[in-house]
Amino acid sequence: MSLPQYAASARELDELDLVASGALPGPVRWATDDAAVIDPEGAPVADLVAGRVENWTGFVHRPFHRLYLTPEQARSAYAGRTFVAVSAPLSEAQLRQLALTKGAVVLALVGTGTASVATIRSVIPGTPVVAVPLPADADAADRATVIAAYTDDPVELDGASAPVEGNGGLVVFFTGFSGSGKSTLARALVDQLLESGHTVTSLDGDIVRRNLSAGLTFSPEDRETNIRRIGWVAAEIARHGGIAVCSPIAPYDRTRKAVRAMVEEAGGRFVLIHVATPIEECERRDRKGLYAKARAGEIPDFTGISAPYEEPEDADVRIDTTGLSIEEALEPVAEAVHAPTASTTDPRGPLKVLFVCTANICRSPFMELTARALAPELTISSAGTHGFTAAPMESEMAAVLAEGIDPGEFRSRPLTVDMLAEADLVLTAQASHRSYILDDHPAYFTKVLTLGQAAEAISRSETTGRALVAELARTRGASDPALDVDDPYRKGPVAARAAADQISSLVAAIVPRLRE
Ligand SMILES: Nc1ncnc2c1ncn2[C@@H]1O[C@H](COP(=O)(O)OS(=O)(=O)O)[C@@H](OP(=O)(O)O)[C@H]1O
Ligand SMILES: Nc1ncnc2c1ncn2[C@@H]1O[C@H](COP(=O)(O)OP(=O)(O)O)[C@@H](O)[C@H]1O
Repeated sequence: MSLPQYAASARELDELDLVASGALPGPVRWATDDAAVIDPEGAPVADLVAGRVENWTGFVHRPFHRLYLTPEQARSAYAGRTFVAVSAPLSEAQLRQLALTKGAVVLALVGTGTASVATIRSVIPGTPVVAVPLPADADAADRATVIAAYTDDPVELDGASAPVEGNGGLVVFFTGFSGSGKSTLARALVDQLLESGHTVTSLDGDIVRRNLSAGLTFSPEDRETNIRRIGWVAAEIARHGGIAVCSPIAPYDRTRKAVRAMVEEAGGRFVLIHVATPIEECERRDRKGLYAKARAGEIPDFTGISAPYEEPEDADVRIDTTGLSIEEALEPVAEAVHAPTASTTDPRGPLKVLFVCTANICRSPFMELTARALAPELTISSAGTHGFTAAPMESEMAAVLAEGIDPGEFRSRPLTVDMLAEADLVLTAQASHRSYILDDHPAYFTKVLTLGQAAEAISRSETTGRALVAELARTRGASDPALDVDDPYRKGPVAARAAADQISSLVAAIVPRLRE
């Protein structure tokens, strides 16, 4: 007899995986009846019989899949090593503790509800990671049981973990009555964003209903479906660092909150704009003649007349457009939207160049200081993908530098999304640093190049200054790891000298050309 199908949630699948791997003893607690469990795509993953997992297929797709080991596999692969349990991205202080832990293997507890990818990526390159799908809301007893399955002698790091950064994605969501001004303001905002160099997807209420939601009615259920579809698309756009501007009526608080949750879960920023033009003014405008029809009973369930609108209490901006020009109404909206993630690059100010390596103590400070000596009028800075805060320059690189330039008060810093947003040009030591940045912030792909890639492209160009930066954005070739500046950290004075010479000649080929 075939078992009834059960579509498990992500959290339930995590528990199934933990029980199947032997990390938790079982039985599977959420299994009340025997079932054939399917994943969100509808593929069978296991049979549950009396809470026991049978015919477990295992996961095939997930980021860092190769790092997910059973306790038995991990114990045999890393016998005698020290397992350090972590469940959130590591702060710098924690990275330093990790660096001092001999033979460390990171046991990353990264199930549903955790910043799983960010956590694994935060680990110092070169340190092995074993990933375990323990959900964020697992209780302390389960956490202890899972860790004990992997190691008899776990180590935990002190201090708070690093804050989880957004990914540059943005969803601006206008809500309000028909005729309140949502589409008008959304269109004006989209134009403004396009003019400042962004790409934008517009999800206007009427347009969505003609395409994505064709055939849906204005019943509460269909409105909910409509808004969830918009939210799903917007969240996917945000997940990839893009911008979506949505302008449906979205009358229900619960559905708007669900959209916010989807967007934020995808790492995007959600800005809610309540276009709070009163119904009397909307009806007076009656741009499409719909209010007259609704009053005449020709359109049933019309929002504000015969269907409800729940006012948001969580709006970032509330704007009544009555008596305002479009420009005036747009002002507070633009202010909220252009807050931290939008590019703040000022085309009139000095060109801003950011150099990036791993810890910001060897290569990128050397780039920063040699570049500044060549072009003091540019705004030049540096940071590390895993940069320490306020560490001095590494002594061997500093010694080579000191032959010509004083490393002086240089102090390291970790790379942030604001630094990326502000820079006109980001030059990395290695192709891997470039990928690291672009995996999280793909929208910046035109301005992030490796030093070697930039030098190559510049050698083929004739322009200078901002025109050159614009040309690099259009014509840069692929980043070739063969052009990387390798890490000289702890490799002795010969490696430091080689890295310094390579950087000096690349910087000399690039930086004078960035001057106007
Ligand atoms: N019954 C009823 N109630 C409200 N609105 C109605 C209705 N019937 C048609 N229209 C037209 O549809 C537009 C609203 O669609 P939305 O997708 O934004 O609505 S919802 O968010 O799903 O509630 C809305 O467009 P906007 O004026 O741009 O808001 C109306 O033109
Ligand atoms: N300050 C303002 N902001 C937005 N729209 C305004 C403003 N003042 C007047 N209007 C007018 O109000 C109407 C709003 O219609 P629309 O943008 O389609 O609303 P919605 O998308 O909310 O249905 C338009 O005719 C627009 O020109």
